[in-house]
Amino acid sequence: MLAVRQVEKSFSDMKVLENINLEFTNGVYGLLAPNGAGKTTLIKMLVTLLFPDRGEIRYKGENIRKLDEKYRAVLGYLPQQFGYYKNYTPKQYLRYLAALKGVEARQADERIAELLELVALKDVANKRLKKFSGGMLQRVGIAQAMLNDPEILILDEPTAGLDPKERARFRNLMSELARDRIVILSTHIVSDVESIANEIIMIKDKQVLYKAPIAEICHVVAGKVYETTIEFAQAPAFRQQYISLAEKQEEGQMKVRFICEDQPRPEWKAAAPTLEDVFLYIYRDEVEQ
Ligand SMILES: Nc1ncnc2c1ncn2[C@@H]1O[C@H](COP(=O)(O)OP(=O)(O)OP(=O)(O)O)[C@@H](O)[C@H]1O
Repeated sequence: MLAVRQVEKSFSDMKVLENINLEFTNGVYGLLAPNGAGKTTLIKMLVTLLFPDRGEIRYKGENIRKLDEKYRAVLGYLPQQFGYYKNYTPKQYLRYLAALKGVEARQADERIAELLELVALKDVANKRLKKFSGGMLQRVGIAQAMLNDPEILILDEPTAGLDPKERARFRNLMSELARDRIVILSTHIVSDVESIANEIIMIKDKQVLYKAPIAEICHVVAGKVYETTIEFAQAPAFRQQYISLAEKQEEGQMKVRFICEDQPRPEWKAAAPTLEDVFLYIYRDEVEQ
């Protein structure tokens, strides 16, 4: 188990995270919050690129700072931007990284073949990276994070720049990898984690607001989400009175999905809450900004 205990982190005088307590076992965890909420800071602490000012992070009961190399040996990390040489092929790039990690050449080649198969890049193993699409590069990034068959895989905003098909492929891959390891991925895109995360972690005002399965998080707005159709002219007043979640033009009128915290009108249709509804509700001030 990976455990974050009362962690606090500031940059100069600015506190970014405080009193963070989290526990991770095998499965996918979606770290979901708007930009600037502190996701990358938390991730950097989880991968020992930064250290908490207070509190500690423990893996199997030991402080990861003390475990040091032993911890990094079981860790796979894909940063927001990962460096690679454009003229390398995935095979050359992964061989190079394996050599840096001290993996013996023959053993490395076996592992690389396995990984290229896993991330569906076997057919382009000898093609130069400069010709790769965003989705293909990201799969190279996942392969490098998986080189040491990590017990903990951490990915920072891994779906940025991917098209819908690549996102779907990515989600399937994550579910597969999480069967026997901890997978933590940060994102501000709800749909990236909605279908695969066993638990969602939401950070707000420097603290963990929720860490729970999606169904549980959706309870936050249960019985408050409605849909109705209004005239365009009514929209400004409507937005003032209720929390608008989605608006769509339909046959000259406006279909709205919104949150009403007091008495609903009989003509409104109650809607089942989604994670996106909760996200928009929780971060409504930030999202508006
Ligand atoms: N090295 C640093 N020095 C000073 N301030 C920093 C540093 N790193 C992050 N911050 C600040 O800490 C806050 C949290 O940043 P962080 O990158 O962790 O957020 P995030 O949720 O990952 O957002 P993003 O997705 O935009 O990276 C921001 O206000 C950011 O400007």
